[in-house]
Amino acid sequence: MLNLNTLRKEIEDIDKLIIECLAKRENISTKIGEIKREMGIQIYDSEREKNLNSYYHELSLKFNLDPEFILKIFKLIIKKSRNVQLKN
Ligand SMILES: C=C(O[C@@H]1C=C(C(=O)O)C=C[C@H]1O)C(=O)O
Repeated sequence: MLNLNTLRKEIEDIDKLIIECLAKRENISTKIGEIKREMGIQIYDSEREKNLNSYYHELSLKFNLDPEFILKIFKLIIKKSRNVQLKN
């Protein structure tokens, strides 16, 4: 029981880190959106997203995770990131 609680606390700490990182990513994306507005370039960058997907694929394999699962998560994260840039 002690071990179960300890492990669950570890999961909560990890989830907090994930959420903190998502907040950091979103703030950076907002800044990128502002720069794009100043430069007059479009929010969506297909080339950048293609490169990121390869990067996620490589990292998934390196950490023994299912690339399909990781790509699904990042698809949601990046969709939200584009929307945040559009709304700021
Ligand atoms: C953040 C950017 O804008 C968009 C969002 C991306 C992201 O969240 O990683 C990547 C490419 C763009 O479609 C960017 O151009 O870097």
